[in-house]
Amino acid sequence: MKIWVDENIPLAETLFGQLGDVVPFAGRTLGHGDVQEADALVVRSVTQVNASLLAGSRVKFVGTATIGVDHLDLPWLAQQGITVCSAPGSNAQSVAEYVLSALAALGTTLEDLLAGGCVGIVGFGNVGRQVARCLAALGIAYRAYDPWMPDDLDPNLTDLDAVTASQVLCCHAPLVKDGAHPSYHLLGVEDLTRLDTGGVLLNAGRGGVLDTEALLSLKQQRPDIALVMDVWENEPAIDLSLAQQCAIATPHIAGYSLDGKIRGAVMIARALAQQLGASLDEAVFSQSSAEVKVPASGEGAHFIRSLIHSVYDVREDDQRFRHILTGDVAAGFDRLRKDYPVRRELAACDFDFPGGLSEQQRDLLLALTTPTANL
Ligand SMILES: NC(=O)C1=CN([C@@H]2O[C@H](COP(=O)(O)OP(=O)(O)OC[C@H]3O[C@@H](n4cnc5c(N)ncnc54)[C@H](O)[C@@H]3O)[C@@H](O)[C@H]2O)C=CC1
Ligand SMILES: O=C(O)C(=O)[C@H](O)COP(=O)(O)O
Repeated sequence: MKIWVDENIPLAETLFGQLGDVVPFAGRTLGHGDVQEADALVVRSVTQVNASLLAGSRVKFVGTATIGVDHLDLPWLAQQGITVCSAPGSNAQSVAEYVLSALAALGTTLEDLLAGGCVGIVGFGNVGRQVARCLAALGIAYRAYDPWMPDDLDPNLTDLDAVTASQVLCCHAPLVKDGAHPSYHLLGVEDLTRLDTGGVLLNAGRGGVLDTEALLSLKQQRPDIALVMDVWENEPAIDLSLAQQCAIATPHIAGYSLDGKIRGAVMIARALAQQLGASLDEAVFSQSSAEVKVPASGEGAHFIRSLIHSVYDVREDDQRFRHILTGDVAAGFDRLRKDYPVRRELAACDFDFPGGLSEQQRDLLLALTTPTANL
């Protein structure tokens, strides 16, 4: 059994090595000729899996250790009888922590939200709902748009116009190009100018959900709006002028916590084991928790900011990203993703509060760290 596994998937040998011979590959450049010996293929979002890649091959299983599936030609794979599985929810908490980190990094955004501002969420799946849970834990209001979700799922579900008229707009929709509710270029300038004065537009879904030209026009018409972009059209050859106009710009790493990546890999290894009728030693992938010291910093927004940025500070990713904008951007984009530092999720941390914790701070910590994405 030969299992081709993207080189950016952690614990590949430990997990998939239990099921067969692991062959690592570079996801962006994998071609038809490379996979002829493969029985199973385990990819990330950078590999387009379709007839051009797999026609005539003996691959019978395709797993993507990601939430998004827009890089897979699902109808063609189904037609070929190839088993497909993905990793729903695996890195949703990581994306939610990216959102919190960005909101805490932008001027007085966090204070304004705590004082009664509202976050609009587009796409209310695992990520959108996890963002909402985190906001609710902080006492921040949200409203959400998702055309496929039943209205009675959450009283905060509403229409797109109401959601875009928020202080912060977070986009967590998948890239869908057909069907009743396509998301490609979903939000135009007219929608986005509904954002409150001094508002924030954050995209951590897929680049194609927002139109680059519309974003550039928006910045001309509404320079007060801060852009936070993790995903881009035409990755890794992204639009430089858009990147330069962002308050926070990152190379598609919102979901890159180690915990989220491992969860994704484990989900695929389990699915492959099931297909093969094999068993998987699950003891091998547990990670020890990270020690995190949180400097004493008062109540409310000060405490939240200090807590969140002690675990993950998105400004460090933004700084690294700025450095690659002056060189070969596409190569730099992928290099930053390949060499991404270890980042842990809140729930994977053992905290040390040298200044102690008030009851209110303890409750908040508990609400934010209660794990919701179980393996
Ligand atoms: N930046 C990053 O690192 C990451 C990005 N993602 C992206 O985020 C997307 C969402 O992730 P999950 O919430 O876990 O997926 P999910 O599949 O759980 O939920 C997606 C939700 O979007 C909704 N949706 C579909 N079409 C829509 C439209 N036209 N307008 C608004 N909502 C629409 C669906 O009904 C569904 O509820 C993924 O598909 C992926 O593209 C996911 C993980 C990491
Ligand atoms: O899970 C998803 O969906 C994502 O967007 C991934 O976190 C992105 O990572 P790569 O698959 O591109 O490494």
